Amino acid sequence: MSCESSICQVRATVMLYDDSSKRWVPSGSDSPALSRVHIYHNPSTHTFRVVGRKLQADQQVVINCPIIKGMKYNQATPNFHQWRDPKQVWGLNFSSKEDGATFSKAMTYALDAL
Ligand SMILES: CC(=O)N[C@@H](Cc1ccccc1Cl)C(=O)N1CCC[C@]12C=C[C@@H]1CC[C@@H](C(=O)N3CC[C@@H]4C=C[C@H]5[C@H](C)C[C@@H](C(=O)O)N5C(=O)[C@H]43)N1C2=O
Repeated sequence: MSCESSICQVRATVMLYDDSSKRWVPSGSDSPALSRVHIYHNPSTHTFRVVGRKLQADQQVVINCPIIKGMKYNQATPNFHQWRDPKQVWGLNFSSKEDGATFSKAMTYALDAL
């Protein structure tokens, strides 16, 4: 993580949409646990990515997703935002509406800066 800086950190359960079962499943090991989710900015490569780690002891990385120029960020509800990457659909179930607002402000900033 050379010279990357965090432009926001929120708490959310990171979800992935399972097309076959048509259900949202928590990313990482099965228990849908809260994670600390950051948006990191790398000024040298002028890139941004979403990185999330479980709050519990193992700090498992549950999302490490580049923010792609032109990506559509959908605020389905105040607490549940989502976006597509080439392979899958990510969903963040925020622990509060405020965290959702914080994250969407930083995501919008990143998308505007790309
Ligand atoms: C064109 C396009 O890609 N469109 C995407 C959305 C999008 C638009 C534009 C840019 C990018 C993206 Cl990604 C889309 O529509 N997609 C992406 C895959 C799934 C879905 C398709 C259909 C269903 C229908 C309903 C909704 C859904 O899933 N919603 C609604 C809120 C609600 C909130 C929380 C979660 C909760 C964690 C568990 C569960 C629960 O509440 O039990 N749940 C939900 O049910 C959650 N869908 C979708 O989001």
